[in-house]
Amino acid sequence: MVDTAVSPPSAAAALWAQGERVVHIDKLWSIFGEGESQFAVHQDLDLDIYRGEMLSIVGGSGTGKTVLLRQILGLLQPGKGTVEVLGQPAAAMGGEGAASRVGMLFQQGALYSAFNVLDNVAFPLRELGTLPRALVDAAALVKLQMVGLKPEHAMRMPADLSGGMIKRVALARALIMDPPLLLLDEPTAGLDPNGSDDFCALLRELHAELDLTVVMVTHDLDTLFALSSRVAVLAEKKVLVTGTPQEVAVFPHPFVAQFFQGERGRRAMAPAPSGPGPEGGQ
Ligand SMILES: Nc1ncnc2c1ncn2[C@@H]1O[C@H](COP(=O)(O)OP(=O)(O)OP(=O)(O)O)[C@@H](O)[C@H]1O
Repeated sequence: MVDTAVSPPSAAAALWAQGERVVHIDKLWSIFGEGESQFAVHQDLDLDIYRGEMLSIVGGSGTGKTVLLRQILGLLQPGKGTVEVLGQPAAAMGGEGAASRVGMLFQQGALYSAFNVLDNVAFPLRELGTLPRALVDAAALVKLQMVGLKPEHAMRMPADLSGGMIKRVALARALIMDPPLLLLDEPTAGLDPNGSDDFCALLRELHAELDLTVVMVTHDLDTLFALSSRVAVLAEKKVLVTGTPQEVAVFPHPFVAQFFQGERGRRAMAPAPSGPGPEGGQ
């Protein structure tokens, strides 16, 4: 059974709920505009995220998925309600040290084009101004290795990187201060199927190795099924339903039907082919 405002929590949600709560969103309103033109993107939105989850946020265009990530990152102030990260209001995390609590991978990577790879990765740590340069550089090299890049990539400029490498550099930067929470906005957008599979494998590895809690926005069903332990559907200005991908996929709602039950959805949900061996029916 899925977790909605009117039904009891699903088995998956109940299991996660036994763990530490990393994000607590209570009756959130996200409001833009002034006076007559004021509008709410979220209204009384509730969502709890637990340690170790890989939670995907899905929803139609303009339903406020990126706004929700920005609320968790503390870049926006709730109009009403609260957003707490690790027990503190998200908006109070701003400035120095924020990157030690939440890492963010932006959709296009958002690298500084005038900095080389090493300086892009090192940037948040260097900004703190508390560590000697050699130590910061060493930390950045460790993170580059962690995301599958080589020391010789460190001096390259962003313009000389492939799309997959840009994502990896941006991921290394998001992880430079070892945050327990990682936010990903469309992590596999713009990658070809092989690049997308490789990046999902890397995210799965890092999630396990670094004991990360991961929250991602994705439109890509393959990525969603490859990574998510739980899915939250945004619709009607709130979280309409949460549950495992399989639970949410059968929830009766037009967006869910269109998203999960179209041709791509059926393909992503189909069991992996199990042939007799390498020759068997791929
Ligand atoms: N800074 C802002 N000022 C005014 N309106 C904003 C601002 N940021 C977001 N919005 C509005 O909030 C709504 C939700 O935007 P958001 O980018 O979160 O949608 P989304 O669900 O991520 O959409 P998509 O899937 O198309 O990327 C949109 O109507 C957008 O125009």
